Amino acid sequence: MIQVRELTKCYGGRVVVDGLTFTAPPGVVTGFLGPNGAGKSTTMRLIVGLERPASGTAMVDGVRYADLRAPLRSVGTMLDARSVHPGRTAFRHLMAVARTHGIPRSRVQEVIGLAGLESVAGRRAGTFSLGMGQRLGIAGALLGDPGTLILDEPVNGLDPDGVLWMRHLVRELAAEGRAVLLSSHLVHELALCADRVVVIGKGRLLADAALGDPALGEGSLEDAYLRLTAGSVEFRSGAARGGVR
Ligand SMILES: Nc1ncnc2c1ncn2[C@@H]1O[C@H](COP(=O)(O)OP(=O)(O)OP(=O)(O)O)[C@@H](O)[C@H]1O
Repeated sequence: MIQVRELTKCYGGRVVVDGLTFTAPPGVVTGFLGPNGAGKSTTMRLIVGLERPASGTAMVDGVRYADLRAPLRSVGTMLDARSVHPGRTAFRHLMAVARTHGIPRSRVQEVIGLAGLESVAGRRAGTFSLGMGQRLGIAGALLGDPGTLILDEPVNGLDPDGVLWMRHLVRELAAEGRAVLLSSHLVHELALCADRVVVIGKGRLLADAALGDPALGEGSLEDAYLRLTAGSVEFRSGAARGGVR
């Protein structure tokens, strides 16, 4: 379970996460939504201790990430699928991560199977396509069989088979009682795989509700998202502002 309380982060005096409070409970897929630059990745990085907050707290199972004794066994993360040594094979990469936690080779083989990477496990990660890299990132997140998963744009780059696989995977992970926090710009996809959504804009909480909750208003999740974020979009194209001329 993830508990974020009054979390604030500034870069160069600019507030990018602003008093954010939400929970990603166990047994639930929590979709994390917001326009470009809203602070989603920064929040995820704060949760796993890659950034220090100006104030507030972020806990996993009631413990700060830095204080977790075996972090991979508590929380699996995929924040940037490209953060893999390009010269290492997928298998060797996963083995190197597994060794830090005494995770056996058999579990490495298991997650390679879960991610559908058997046929390319011996290939160097640097030769992987975007989607293959995403699958490797998921395999790494699952290594420690964690109770909490934090996935930043996991569907990015996946082909339609991969999108379907990811949808089923996150549903299954939640059904097993895990807390899944998943960011995506694909609102339609989140409507299919999330139980609830946390929507942020300019670092602030705009909504925290179960899908179908009247708090999200009438219409689809996309309608709700567009309504909620209307005042928080920083990068709007000329066409969206009303024509290209
Ligand atoms: N290391 C950094 N130094 C300075 N500013 C940063 C840094 N990392 C992020 N930011 C800024 O913080 C804000 C939030 O960025 P963040 O990546 O968290 O947003 P996001 O919601 O994940 O966006 P996107 O959907 O585009 O990935 C942005 O304005 C970004 O430019």
